[in-house]
Amino acid sequence: MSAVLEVRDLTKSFGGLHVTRSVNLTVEEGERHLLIGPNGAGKTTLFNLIAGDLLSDSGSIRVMGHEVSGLPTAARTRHGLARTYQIITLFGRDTLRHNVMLALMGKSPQRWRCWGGFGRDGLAQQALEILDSVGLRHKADQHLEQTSYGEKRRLEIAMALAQKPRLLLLDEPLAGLSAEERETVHALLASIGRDITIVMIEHDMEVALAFADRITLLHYGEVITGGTRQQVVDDPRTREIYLGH
Ligand SMILES: Nc1ncnc2c1ncn2[C@@H]1O[C@H](COP(=O)(O)OP(=O)(O)OP(=O)(O)O)[C@@H](O)[C@H]1O
Repeated sequence: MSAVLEVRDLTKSFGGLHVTRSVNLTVEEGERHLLIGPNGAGKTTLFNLIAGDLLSDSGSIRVMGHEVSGLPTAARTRHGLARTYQIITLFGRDTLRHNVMLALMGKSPQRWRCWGGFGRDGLAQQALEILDSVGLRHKADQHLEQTSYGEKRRLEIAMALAQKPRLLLLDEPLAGLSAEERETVHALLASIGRDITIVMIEHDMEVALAFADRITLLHYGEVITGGTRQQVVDDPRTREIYLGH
């Protein structure tokens, strides 16, 4: 196995607030890695730094062996990185199919000619296949506003998968879902092949623990402990800082 993600001595402050404190994190190929920590621990900030939505103050981020810490988001996508957000960021007035096509355009070398002839048809067909893979083909021409929250979450994951990532960052994919929707999204996540490495932030510990191979616990921007699921769950600091509260 080799590392798909290597974060070294990563730091970020907002004014005087140190939200990422010399963070080190290694995620191996195919791994399901869970980031946990209390509210405000810096989990989403770490995702933002890895994905390029924020720039770090110092430190290194390597994706598939490439240093990406100075690169814009689009360039990181080309190195195989995709993410979803804690708050859904889709185009509400557009159809599901069109949303996926927009995600595909981000990746496709045809993006400049996709609105004419073959390019557009090809993308539309690909979008249908992607919607099919997350059980939403029958809703392809529905406006996003008309779909349920759980369907939006599935669409968001489909859009990230459309970019054919090697590394997928999922920010609380189960947040706000009903028990039934959680099961559907959980099944979708479980169906993603090990050719895609996943780092996930999730507060639903039952699902998250079932999913994770390895866990990292953050607190006040610092890595407190990390290791296999069992090691981290058995670590008294996990109970004290996270599970017990
Ligand atoms: N753009 C920003 N400007 C200033 N402070 C910020 C900014 N973004 C995040 N913070 C602060 O950084 C800290 C870490 O926030 P972050 O959202 O990364 O935590 P989190 O672990 O993801 O929390 P949660 O579980 O509640 O989503 C918090 O104190 C937050 O208020």
